[in-house]
Amino acid sequence: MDKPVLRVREVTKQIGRKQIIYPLDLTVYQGQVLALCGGNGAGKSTLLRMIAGILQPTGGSIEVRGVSWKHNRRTYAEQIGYMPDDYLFGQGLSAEETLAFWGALRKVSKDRVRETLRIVGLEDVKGSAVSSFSKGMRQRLLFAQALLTKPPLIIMDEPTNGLDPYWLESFMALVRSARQEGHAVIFSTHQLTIAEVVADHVVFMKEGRIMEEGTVDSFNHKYGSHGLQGAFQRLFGLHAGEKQD
Ligand SMILES: Nc1ncnc2c1ncn2[C@@H]1O[C@H](COP(=O)(O)OP(=O)(O)OP(=O)(O)O)[C@@H](O)[C@H]1O
Repeated sequence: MDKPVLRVREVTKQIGRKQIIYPLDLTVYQGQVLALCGGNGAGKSTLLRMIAGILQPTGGSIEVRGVSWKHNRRTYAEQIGYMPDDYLFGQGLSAEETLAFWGALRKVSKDRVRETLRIVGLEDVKGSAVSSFSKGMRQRLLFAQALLTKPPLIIMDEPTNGLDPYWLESFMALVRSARQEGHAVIFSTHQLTIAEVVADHVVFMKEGRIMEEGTVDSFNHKYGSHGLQGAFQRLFGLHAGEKQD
């Protein structure tokens, strides 16, 4: 696990007069799962959108497998799969049509489209209109979209929002198998228990800065058995065990 897939160096983001991200460094290695935690407005989505190439940093550099978006957008885009926190799906399209559309844009075979629908458990409803889907089903379709090309880097913004306990478990299993296959994964979450179970490295952000980071073990060592809760409590002033969002 020592080959860097994502390198973020001194990245900043300013929108208007507001500094949203202060100079920030981050590395995610092949086969590593990194969880971005923090309260509302910490800058997690902004950082993930910059890594996904949707927002441009004001300063600093972002490279995926040595390629920067600035210098080679197409190759950069081929290295990543991005699951946004929300998405307005085209009205009337079925799950399969939606995924096939994304697949066609990225030259993915129809077999892979079907395989991905199966992986995220939407095979039985592939002909149903996405507009009839629950939040959890839409999340799974967005997740499928991010997995389609088996990209080296998978970026997910709040991927577990709206998932029921069954799909939470499945999601964690999928992330573990992505890690085993050598993908690098970075995702944001408000659910510390998810980070605790699935992440190799946890980063806490607050007001556009990284406040603390390390392995779950290192947090447990520092804060006791509920390490991430303890860190959250110290950073955000909540009592351990309280709802974080
Ligand atoms: N386009 C924008 N214009 C002005 N401010 C913005 C813009 N986008 C984000 N912000 C501000 O940047 C800060 C970080 O927002 P961001 O959505 O990245 O946080 P977050 O950690 O993902 O929050 P949440 O957990 O609530 O999703 C917030 O204060 C937000 O209001």
